[in-house]
Amino acid sequence: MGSYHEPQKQLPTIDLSRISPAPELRGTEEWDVLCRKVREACEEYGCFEVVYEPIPVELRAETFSLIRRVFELPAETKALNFNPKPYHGYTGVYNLYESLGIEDASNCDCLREFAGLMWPEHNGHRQYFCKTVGTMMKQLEELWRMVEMLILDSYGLTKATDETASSSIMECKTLLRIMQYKAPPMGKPMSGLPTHTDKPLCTFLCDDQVSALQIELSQPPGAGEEQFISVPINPTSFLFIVGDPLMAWSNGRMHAVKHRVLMSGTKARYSLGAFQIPVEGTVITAPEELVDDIAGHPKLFKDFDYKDFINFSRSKEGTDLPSHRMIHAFAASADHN
Ligand SMILES: O=C(O)CCC(=O)C(=O)O
Ligand SMILES: [Fe+2]
Repeated sequence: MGSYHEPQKQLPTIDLSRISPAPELRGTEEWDVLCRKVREACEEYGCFEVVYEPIPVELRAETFSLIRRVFELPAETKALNFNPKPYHGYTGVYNLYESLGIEDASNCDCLREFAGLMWPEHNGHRQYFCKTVGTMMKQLEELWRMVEMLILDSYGLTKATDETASSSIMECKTLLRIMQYKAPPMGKPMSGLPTHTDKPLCTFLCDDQVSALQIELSQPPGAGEEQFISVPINPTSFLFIVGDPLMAWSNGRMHAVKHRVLMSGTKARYSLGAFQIPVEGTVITAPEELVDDIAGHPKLFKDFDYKDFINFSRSKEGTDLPSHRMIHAFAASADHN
């Protein structure tokens, strides 16, 4: 009491529970309000909390109990989750962090293959894993389609007559990553994941209620030290995060937010990320409607192949840079480097 605190800036929360499964709201005032909220959140914060009740808390709890079981397996078993694509397979243990990945995770065959490697002897576990995680992934893809449509409509990129709304920002597959962060020794705050911006198009994130995620609030240039805020994720919510390619697609309107995991306390943390990965051969290019030299929106990035960007982000030149600089070093237009 008696001391003044800056009011904590709150991340925007957007409830998308009502628009699932069919976007019958499209064209209504309510839809337009959601479009505006999503766009503002992506431009100002680079992320927002999505409330999404069609994924019940029970399904989330079951998914996290399965995730815990995966991490309890021996290291040799987890290492079978090999994928030559960057960020797609088992990472091993890095300090507090350990993670596994499942490519194309809404596809039952991919889930089955993963579960077969983890529990070759337990048909029951495998089936339960495919059913539970598969349901969650399908729902998250449904949610992504809604957010994608809201983004497209918010920039006026879909035609009012486009009843089927089949248009998309770009074709993607969902990469599921499951993550464990051990509690730090003596509970002293310690980095779980260093500050970065996401390299997938975008991410939906949730955790098992041990919160340790922090995001950087954007500040005007020259404002001094970066300021991070903690982001607890509610049990019926996901955090939507704009990645570097979505920022580039939007011609720099959206903000690829810097974030990190800072562990403290005595409990391990489990989190799950559903990352939208552009399919092989995708070239990231800003729609011409978002480029306008006269109105102050010159083209900020050259068109680039997503895979080349990922390879750059893993190269010596890329890894020598802070994560958020990589996309600028790789793809900035000559005038905007
Ligand atoms: O575990 C988390 O909460 C964050 C994970 C993350 O930022 C990432 O994998 O890109
Ligand atoms: Fe991230």
